Amino acid sequence: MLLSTHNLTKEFDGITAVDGVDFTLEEGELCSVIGPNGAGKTTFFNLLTGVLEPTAGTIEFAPSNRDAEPTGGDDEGGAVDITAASPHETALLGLHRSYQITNVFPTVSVRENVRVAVQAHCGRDSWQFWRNVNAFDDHVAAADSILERIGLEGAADRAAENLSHGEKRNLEIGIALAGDPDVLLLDEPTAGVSSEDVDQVTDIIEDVAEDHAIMLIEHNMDVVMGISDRVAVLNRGELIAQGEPEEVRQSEAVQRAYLGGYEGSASSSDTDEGPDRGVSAG
Ligand SMILES: Nc1ncnc2c1ncn2[C@@H]1O[C@H](COP(=O)(O)OP(=O)(O)OP(=O)(O)O)[C@@H](O)[C@H]1O
Repeated sequence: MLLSTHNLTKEFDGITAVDGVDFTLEEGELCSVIGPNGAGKTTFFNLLTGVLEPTAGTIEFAPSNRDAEPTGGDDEGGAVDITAASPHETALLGLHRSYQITNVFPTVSVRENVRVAVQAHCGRDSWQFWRNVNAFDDHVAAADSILERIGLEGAADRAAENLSHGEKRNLEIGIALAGDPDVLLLDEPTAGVSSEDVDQVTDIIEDVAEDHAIMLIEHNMDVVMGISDRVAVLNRGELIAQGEPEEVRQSEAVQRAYLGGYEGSASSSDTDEGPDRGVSAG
């Protein structure tokens, strides 16, 4: 177990946005969270990353990076209770969320955007970077290797505002990678991206998924069905089903609540691999 929630619940003035969710993310897993508008997906991410505090329930995380002070007790498996952790604390522990565009400095170069994120992650040693030329060079080298990974090495010196939508989404993923996360939470990474750039964004997500666990909120069902190991379905705050993409697609409860007539494109119909988890009621 890398990340898990027990009875996670968030109420806003009479609305239960997240309702008693028991969820577990395993190491190396790419899990998409889908559901109709208002199902509670963003609220779920906000709870996991400490942006919101739950009304009830708990969240545990078993990070590999233990620099940060845990906010709750360690259990025997090395998991930390992050139920009341702030976004800063969850990020330090290794739970990173890519925010649409808000993390990008538009007039600053692509390389500098990533370098600043690398430097910020280096935390305690950043105060001495004015004196330490090597640290600066290390941060530039780390930024360049991230840019290569997200396919933006050729755009390193361009101002971020001059990137295409798809490239900006990739830069956001790069900035999140600079924090050396164990879990990356991506909120609609293909939103606003042209259809020809969607493949490029999904290729990068799949590459990053090789050595990170990923949680993905995504409305593009071809993307969801094509790249997810597992799909979790929220409806009115409840986790109504989870399983491999094909199983979720065929779930009657999911069809009723959400997918409607989705039958998939030719490219996303034969991608199911991995252990049989089955579709289970949440
Ligand atoms: N800060 C808030 N105050 C009051 N109600 C809220 C707040 N945030 C979310 N909600 C409500 O909680 C419910 C879940 O919203 P949420 O944004 O999590 O859904 P979502 O699945 O992300 O939707 P979408 O796909 O449209 O982004 C909705 O009814 C929403 O109106």
